[in-house]
Amino acid sequence: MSATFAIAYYSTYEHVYKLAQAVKRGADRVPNVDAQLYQIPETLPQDVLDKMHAPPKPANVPQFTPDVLTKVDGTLFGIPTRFGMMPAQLKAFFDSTGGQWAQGALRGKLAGTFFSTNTQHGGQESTAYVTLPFFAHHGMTYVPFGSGHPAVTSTREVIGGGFWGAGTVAGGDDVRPSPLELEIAEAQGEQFARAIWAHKRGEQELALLEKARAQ
Ligand SMILES: Cc1cc2nc3c(=O)[nH]c(=O)nc-3n(C[C@H](O)[C@H](O)[C@H](O)COP(=O)(O)O)c2cc1C
Repeated sequence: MSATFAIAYYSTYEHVYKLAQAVKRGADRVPNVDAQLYQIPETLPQDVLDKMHAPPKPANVPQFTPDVLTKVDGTLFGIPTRFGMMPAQLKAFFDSTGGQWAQGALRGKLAGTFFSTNTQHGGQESTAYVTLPFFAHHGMTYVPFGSGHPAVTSTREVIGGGFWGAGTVAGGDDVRPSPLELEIAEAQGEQFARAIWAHKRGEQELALLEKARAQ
């Protein structure tokens, strides 16, 4: 058996991209779980991105589509906060999944979140909350990170992330994500990959038991 794990992120200045890469490193520790990075499609015109001094997007990361979301066993969404909530790019993606909703195509699939804000209290938790109605309406199973790394409950260093998922406090310089924030993102990647595997295996065993009972 093998399972599939999408790491679907949106990133303007590459902080979330770097977290996404760390999530993949953690996921790759789990055998038979195939984790792939995907970019949530951009909605801003190039001239606006130029004014924002946004670097070019990585050419080797494919675009995330509703079809990919439907195909994979679970998805971790990497989300840079905008005014305490998700960016429009993510909402535009979510709003393109009406067909999946009508068919119940995402029911039972696993979903989780990780974040980036500029400041320590810039809204990572409120960004998590605003994703929950999407998961609820689709019947997806939200998998929080909990205290999946000891640093989540430590006060020794300013770090992004928490019980809702890994994160970075991006700030205005190039030192973030910090090594600890990357380590936490790896831990979330591994934890989510294990959850995907366990969920898929459990569903398969249940199907066999149901078949045996029906005979
Ligand atoms: C329009 C806009 C709104 C933003 N709102 C917030 C905010 O509410 N809180 C915050 O801490 N940072 C905010 N930021 C900063 C971004 O969250 C930060 O640049 C981003 O997380 C960096 O991730 P990236 O490098 O992957 O793009 C905002 C940025 C933009 C462009």
